[in-house]
Amino acid sequence: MNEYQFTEDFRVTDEIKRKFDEDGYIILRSVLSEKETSILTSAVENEEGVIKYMYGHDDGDGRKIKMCLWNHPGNDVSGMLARCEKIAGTMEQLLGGEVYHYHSKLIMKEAHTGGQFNWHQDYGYWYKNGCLFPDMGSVTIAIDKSDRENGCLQIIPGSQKLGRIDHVIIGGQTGADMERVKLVMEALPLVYVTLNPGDALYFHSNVLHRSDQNRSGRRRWAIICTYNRASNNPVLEHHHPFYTPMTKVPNSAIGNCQQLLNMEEKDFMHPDRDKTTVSSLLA
Ligand SMILES: O=C(O)CCC(=O)C(=O)O
Ligand SMILES: [Fe+2]
Repeated sequence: MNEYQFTEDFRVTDEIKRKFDEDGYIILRSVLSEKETSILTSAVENEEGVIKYMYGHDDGDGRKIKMCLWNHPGNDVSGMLARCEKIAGTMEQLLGGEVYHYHSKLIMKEAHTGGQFNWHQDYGYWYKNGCLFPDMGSVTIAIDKSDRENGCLQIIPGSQKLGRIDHVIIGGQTGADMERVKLVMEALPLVYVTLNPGDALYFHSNVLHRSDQNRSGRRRWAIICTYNRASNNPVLEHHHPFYTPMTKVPNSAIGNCQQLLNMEEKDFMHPDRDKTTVSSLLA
């Protein structure tokens, strides 16, 4: 299993790095304490916070994908989360060098109505953004319990080794070429990533993943913090940042942060204003 219990002296050992390189992911249980999870939850639920910038679209199958996305971490609680050692520093060790914040988002899969994500690799999109190398990765931090009933993430361990698969438009979303994915699924296993609030999944940008609609009565919200290696500065201008040095903060900064919310520095995505296609905004 690629699962570890977070403790304050956690570090990425050679064995953990080997697991990440082999399978493309690790899970860190309770990376946030109960107190940190509850501060973060009140920050993202606050009506003056990130949800002011929520946008959504149909998932191609009758339900809605809702999210908010911001390019810069900022100095409030969600900024401390994205810049702290246990999230950003751990990703740095897993990716093997300095990283910067590429964006963060809140995925809001509401009870009964939350939409599905088709099979994709995040690098399927980021390639088109001018990131030449797939030296990129994301950390999904569960706000709510996430399981098969409420549409948890599904991943194909080891699929990062396939390289980038062709991505095509399927039902309004850009997704991986399903003929290829079907062949991949005959060869590789499928893992349902079940998370409790405060658990985190660290995954490589070429790991194939998807998630089902939320047919349950329980909401499934999660924050996804995404990083790019400093050495992989995009060669095209697009809707996410070029290399921007990121000041990391100690883990205690989440609990000690004096600003629950500060939306000034985050640079939110506005699909109407930005005129980028919705499918490219998914990542
Ligand atoms: O959290 C999910 O269900 C999937 C989100 C995702 O893969 C993405 O936003 O790229
Ligand atoms: Fe994704």
